[in-house]
Amino acid sequence: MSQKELLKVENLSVSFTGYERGFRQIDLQVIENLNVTVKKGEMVAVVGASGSGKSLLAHTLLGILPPNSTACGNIYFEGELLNAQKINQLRGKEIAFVPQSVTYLDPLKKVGSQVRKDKKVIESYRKQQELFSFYDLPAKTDNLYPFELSGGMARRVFLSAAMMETPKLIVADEPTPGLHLEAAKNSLKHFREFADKGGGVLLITHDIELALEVSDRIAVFYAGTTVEEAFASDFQSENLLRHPYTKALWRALPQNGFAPTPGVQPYVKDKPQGCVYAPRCSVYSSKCNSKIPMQTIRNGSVLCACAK
Ligand SMILES: Nc1ncnc2c1ncn2[C@@H]1O[C@H](COP(=O)(O)OP(=O)(O)OP(=O)(O)O)[C@@H](O)[C@H]1O
Ligand code: NI
Repeated sequence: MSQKELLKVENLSVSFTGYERGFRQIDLQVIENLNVTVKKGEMVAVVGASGSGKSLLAHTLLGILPPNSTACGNIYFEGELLNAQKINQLRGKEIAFVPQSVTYLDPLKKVGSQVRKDKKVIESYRKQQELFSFYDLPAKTDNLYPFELSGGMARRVFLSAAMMETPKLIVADEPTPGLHLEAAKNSLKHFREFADKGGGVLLITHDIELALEVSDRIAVFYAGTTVEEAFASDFQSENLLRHPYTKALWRALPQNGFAPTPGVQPYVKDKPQGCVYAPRCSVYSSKCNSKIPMQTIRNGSVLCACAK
């Protein structure tokens, strides 16, 4: 592992135990062979369809997966292989989380004390006030309950909470919905500045256009796996991209014609044997039916037997 790698997720799999027709126990493998790396000073955006495993990756990194789930694979942080205990130590300190849902706040506790994590020392009050003013949150926000926050305020409260300690990595799950464009750009700018100072950011987002403006690299998820890790600059031209799904995302961007791709991502139980994208792929061939190895092309990685 290179010295500069802050986070390396290697062959992550996550499965859930459920019950079919109420009594037969089944294991649903929702994430399989997922890989992503964030270097120091880098902002990596994770994009992909709804249900492709983006939030589960974040929850694995924070050690907050539900009890009926099992995660396998290797997660390295600053070169050290993490276990559950180490993840718990890092959470909220060296690894900060900006969650997707406002329900992460305790509805019965005032916002200020949640951001301060109940610390009653002057230093915590001072830092919290500084952060609230930095994120343009009115001073009274301190005394509000979560239900009194607008969607945009809640996101900025999450950002403040993430910055209370001095994290090395920020994992942000959809930090921009509910913000108007300017505020969304501003919060991404804060992440960019954090990365420029040597931190790492893993930004989960549906907004590829915004992600391209601020990120260094883009990890593309599909049906629970990483199909491509590309440079943001590769999105300047379809030919620089490696995977047919990434190319389809590129064609769906407004500046490239908004072209829709027919078909839908397969449900966990209906995933095909070989390439997960095969049923929708325009360059499908028989070699896509066997196991596909990850390849490196033009310094990016791709999970496609036909990629050039
Ligand atoms: N508690 C659970 N039990 C069973 N399956 C789950 C559970 N949580 C998530 N999943 C499944 O895992 C898959 C990935 O979910 P995840 O929330 O990571 O998607 P996502 O990429 O974050 O989607 P979105 O863009 O909508 O937030 C989905 O197919 C989902 O149905
Ligand atoms: Ni999600």
